[in-house]
Amino acid sequence: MTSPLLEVEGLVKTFGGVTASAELSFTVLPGEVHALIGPNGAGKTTAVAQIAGELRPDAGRVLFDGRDITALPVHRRALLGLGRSFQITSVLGAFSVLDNVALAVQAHAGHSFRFLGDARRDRRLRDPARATLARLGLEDDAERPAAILSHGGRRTLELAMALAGRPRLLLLDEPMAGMGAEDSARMVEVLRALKGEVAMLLVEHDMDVVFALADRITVLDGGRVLASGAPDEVRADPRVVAAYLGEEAVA
Ligand SMILES: Nc1ncnc2c1ncn2[C@@H]1O[C@H](COP(=O)(O)OP(=O)(O)OP(=O)(O)O)[C@@H](O)[C@H]1O
Repeated sequence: MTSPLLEVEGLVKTFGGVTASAELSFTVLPGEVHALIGPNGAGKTTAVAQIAGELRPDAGRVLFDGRDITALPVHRRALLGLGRSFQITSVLGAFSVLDNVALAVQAHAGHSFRFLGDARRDRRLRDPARATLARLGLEDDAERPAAILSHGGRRTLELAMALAGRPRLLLLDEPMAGMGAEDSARMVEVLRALKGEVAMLLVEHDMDVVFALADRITVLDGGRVLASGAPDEVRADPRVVAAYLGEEAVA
C-alpha cells in the first residue's frame, strides 16, 4: 500500500466554546487530489491552517512524508514540500509577473540560492519561473506588472508562485473564490493538468469543481470526519446527503 504523504492525526482545536477540530484524522496520498468539504463552520479552514502551520493544534499531530511537523513553523514546512499561496512570498504589484515567480523560486530554493544571483537576472531562477508560467498559460503576461492582472490572473500567479517551490502537496483553500465562470473554468483545467504530479488538498464549496477534480473526498461536520472516500461513495452516503449535499446530490 502507498504510504500517505500527509497524515492528520486526532487534531483538536477549540476557540472559546467552539470546537473547530474535534479529533480530526484523515490522510492525503502522494499525487492525489483530496477535497475537504462540509457546511459553513465545519472546520475546513481551521484544518488547513493547522496543516500549513499557521495555527497550533491543542492536541494531535500532523505528519508529512512520515515526519512529525506539528511543531515546525510555516517556512520550514514549505521547504519540506508543503506549498501554499502567500506562504513565503506574496505578489509584488510593481514587479513583473516573471519577476514575482523568479523571486518565489529563489525563496523556496533554500540556502543554496538565497544569497546567490539576482532574481531579476539569474537564468537559474528565471528559466524555471518561465516554464511554470508557460504551464499555467500566463506566459503572455510574463513581462507585465503583476498589478495589472485580472483577479483570475492574479490567483493563477499565486498558484505559479506556490508551484515554483516544487511542492509535493499544495494546500488550496477556495482557489476559485471571487472568480467569474470563465476564470473558474480555466483554473479547473490548470489544476486538472497538475493532477498526479503534485498532491492537492482542496477546500472548495462548488461541488461541480470538487467532483471534476477530486480523487477522494473527506466531508467534515462539526470539526470531525463525517465520511471519506471516492467521490461516488461520498455522493451516495446517506449521512452526507442528509447533512450537507441535499437533494441535488441524489437527483
Ligand atoms: N479565530 C477564530 N476565533 C474564534 N472562532 C473561530 C476562529 N476561527 C474559526 N472559528 C470557528 O471555528 C469553526 C470552524 O471554522 P472554519 O473557518 O474552520 O470553518 P470552515 O469549514 O472553513 O467554514 P467556511 O466554509 O464558512 O469557510 C466556526 O464555528 C468558526 O466560527
